[in-house]
Amino acid sequence: MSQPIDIDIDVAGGPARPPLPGAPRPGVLRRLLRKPAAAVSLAFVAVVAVAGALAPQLTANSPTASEIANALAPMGGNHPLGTDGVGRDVLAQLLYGSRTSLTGALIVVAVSLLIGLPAGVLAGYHRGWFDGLANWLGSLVMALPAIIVLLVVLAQWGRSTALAMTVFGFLIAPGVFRLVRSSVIAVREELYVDAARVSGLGDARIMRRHILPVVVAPTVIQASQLLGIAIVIQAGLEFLGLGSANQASWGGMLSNAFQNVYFAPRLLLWPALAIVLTVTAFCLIGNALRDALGAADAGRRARRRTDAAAGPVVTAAHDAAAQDPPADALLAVQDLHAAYPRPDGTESVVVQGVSLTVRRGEILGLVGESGSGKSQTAFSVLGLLPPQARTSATRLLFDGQDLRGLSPAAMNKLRGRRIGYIPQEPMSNLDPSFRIGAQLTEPMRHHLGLSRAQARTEALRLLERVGIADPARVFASYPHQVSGGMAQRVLIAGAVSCDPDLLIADEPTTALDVTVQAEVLDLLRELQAERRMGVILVTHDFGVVADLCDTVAVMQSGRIVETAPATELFAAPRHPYTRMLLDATLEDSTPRSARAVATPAAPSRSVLDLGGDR
Ligand SMILES: Nc1ncnc2c1ncn2[C@@H]1O[C@H](COP(=O)(O)OP(=O)(O)OP(=O)(O)O)[C@@H](O)[C@H]1O
Repeated sequence: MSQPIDIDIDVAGGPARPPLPGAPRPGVLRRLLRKPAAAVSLAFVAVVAVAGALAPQLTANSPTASEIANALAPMGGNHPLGTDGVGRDVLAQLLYGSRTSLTGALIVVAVSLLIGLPAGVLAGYHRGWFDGLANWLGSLVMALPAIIVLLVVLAQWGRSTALAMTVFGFLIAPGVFRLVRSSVIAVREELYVDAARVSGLGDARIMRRHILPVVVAPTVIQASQLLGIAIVIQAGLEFLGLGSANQASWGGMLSNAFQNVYFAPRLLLWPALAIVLTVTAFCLIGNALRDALGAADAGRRARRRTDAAAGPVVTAAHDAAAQDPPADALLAVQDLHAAYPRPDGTESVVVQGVSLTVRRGEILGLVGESGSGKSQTAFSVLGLLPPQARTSATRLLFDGQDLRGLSPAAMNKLRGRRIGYIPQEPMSNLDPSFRIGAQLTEPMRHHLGLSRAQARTEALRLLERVGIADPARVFASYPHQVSGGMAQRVLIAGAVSCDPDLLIADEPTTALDVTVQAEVLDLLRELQAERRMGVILVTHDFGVVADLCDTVAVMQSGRIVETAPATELFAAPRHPYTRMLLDATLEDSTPRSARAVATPAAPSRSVLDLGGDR
């Protein structure tokens, strides 16, 4: 067994660690306030909002009452900023106008978010017909001439700032929709979202926990910029006389000022200043938010690139056959096919007639060159191929249950609970926005119905079991605060947390350095023996196969070319391509012929006849 190892924790935030991406946390506001431009802008907007809210207390004058006899009065006395062309108090109009402007801007943002946010999340996450329809409707709305629509609506239902802003919010919603949709599409491709699906979490929970937090940042940034745009549009409408007649507004003040521009040009100053400063403040806040939240995202992308660079090596390859599943099979797959449609109408077949069997307590190694279809086979069993994939099988039985006709909800119940999955890239499969403890306990609470406290106790026990020396500390850490080997241990703990019968491990050690690889393989072997799980171990590494597997299936170009007990395959590989693979990759690896685990009856071997020499 591997020794407990030290944790690579950098709680204080070491130099190499990127900041956390995702939703704004308390730190974001603090980071925002550290930027002078953002701090001043926030303060200015706060002053405008307070001035609008306290307008009745700040001035005794009415913004709409006109004293014709006192028109264009200079600044001073009862009218600190003077009066306009019809004798209305300028200060009162400015104060009450800020109410109108801010309320109108909030209406625009609220309406556009109410429509664009849920539609973008659903379309980006589910794609399919809803995505097509929502995109089509969005394009249609964007093609409408906004000013004509506004004129028609206001002509029909009367002049109203609130109505105009509601309609404008609707017209601008496709912009929000597109932003949210593209953010969701980007994040749904993240491996940690696949990992959440694999652990059996439902769509609603995945959206709430993993998708929405990532969408919040760009949406908040866009909302702050929309506030500025809405103030300009609203002022424009008021200027044209399309706002409410008996309501003070900055646009209305501008309109009156233009009519008297030769007699009292100073009247232009106040509404122009109010509009320009407020819009600038919202823009600066938006920019500062982008910097505060966007830097984190860049950090995550950099990490993903680093992880991707640690991909598998390509080896040699080959061909062969299937066999009827035995009666005691835990998993029986027969004649599995998977294909993707190409734009020219043809299909790219990635899995071709794969048949394999895994018994309880057996480790099946699925080996082959990169791109040979190992992961696609594993994902077919997990029911996690992308929606456009076309799959078929004459048999897909898990513990006697036919997986082929299972609903997504029924498959969700199996995944994570009875079928565990260990992914290839540990860091990418943990959501950087959540602490490790939360990610470990969630599937246990969901599948096993454990309380928060029970799940925590169990998670700590599991972390200890997978060789983590300080479980409490790792439990409270974010993924970026632990090393790759530690993250892989966490994922292994998560995969076995609900005591699955079948474990699918997709290149579980590829992204790790050699010493950590050995420890993780030891751990996998121990856990498999303890729990008598059936395991499919996807790997390109015959050394790993020799170390762990009872049976080996060699894949090439989507087909299994040879299946045999590991000892036999290493002693006498029959397929020429298997021999080539072994020659190319095996160096002094000894099959674990004397494994402590009770090995089930060895399967008969099969070789796909490609006419190669035997
Ligand atoms: N969404 C997809 N659309 C079309 N082809 C795909 C898609 N996903 C995977 N493929 C193709 O399926 C083939 C098999 O891929 P798969 O990931 O199963 O290979 P693999 O043997 O697991 O390789 P690796 O060891 O590199 O992970 C590859 O040629 C790949 O390009």
